[in-house]
Amino acid sequence: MTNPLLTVDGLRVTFPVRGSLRRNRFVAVEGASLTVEENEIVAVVGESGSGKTTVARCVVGLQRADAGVMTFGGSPLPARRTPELRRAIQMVFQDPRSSLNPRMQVGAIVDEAWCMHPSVAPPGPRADAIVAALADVGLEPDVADRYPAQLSGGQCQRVSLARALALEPRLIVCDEAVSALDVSVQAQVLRLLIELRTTRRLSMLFISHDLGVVHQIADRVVVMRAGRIVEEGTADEVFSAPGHEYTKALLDAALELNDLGT
Ligand SMILES: Nc1ncnc2c1ncn2[C@@H]1O[C@H](COP(=O)(O)OP(=O)(O)OP(=O)(O)O)[C@@H](O)[C@H]1O
Repeated sequence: MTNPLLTVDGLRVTFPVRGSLRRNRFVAVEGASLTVEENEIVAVVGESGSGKTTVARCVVGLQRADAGVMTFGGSPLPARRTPELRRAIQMVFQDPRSSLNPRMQVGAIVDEAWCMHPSVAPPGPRADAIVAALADVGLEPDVADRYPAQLSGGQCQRVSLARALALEPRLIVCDEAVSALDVSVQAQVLRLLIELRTTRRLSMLFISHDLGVVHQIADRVVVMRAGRIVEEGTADEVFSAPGHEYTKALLDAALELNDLGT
């Protein structure tokens, strides 16, 4: 493949160390480089604290990098994002409930996205468009009149997705987007993401600590450890013949967890 939608090259992110008199900085991400091709799902895996979310936040523009260059659709990604870039790169977070405004009905949540980005808002009355946006993620029309607290975790995550998709993004960054869901609901949302990739020709950067989930969804896998990328390959390569000791340890740990669950 030679059609990168997103490139990240030499990303470095540091944070101030709390209470440090010498203004020391902690290096959260160091020299991270990756690409996401058009219509590709790339997973970033690694244990807690390895820097996955920090990379995701840089891509979406929520976190400034100390160094590194990112491009999107062939053009440099500026630290200060244009509305068009904010629309084209959408993020879906781990906790579906806390990422939705509890005081807004679902229909208003989707509608608000269009108010913020009128360039992709449907013409005319929105009610039908809202029902269609909900149907795209497998939700019934009556969900439009409910509040997030009246929905299950899986339904809330579908609403987050509907809001993101309403903006016709080119890239969706999923940060542990199915981690908070029950296993059966997880599988449904994963199936939906895989389907949307095909129907919407979406690209995804899929952040997860769960190798089982990653195996189901990713075309390629990037493995992070202590802020650095230690291995990268197709999902088949990484899962069947991991090259790095750390990846092997992650896979062994995942297998042990599986065994405990059976
Ligand atoms: N705003 C911040 N201020 C200070 N340190 C931070 C900040 N955000 C992240 N860090 C630190 O940077 C490191 C990487 O964090 P990050 O959240 O990117 O890891 P992660 O791999 O996504 O972990 P998890 O799976 O637990 O979310 C961690 O040590 C974290 O404590």
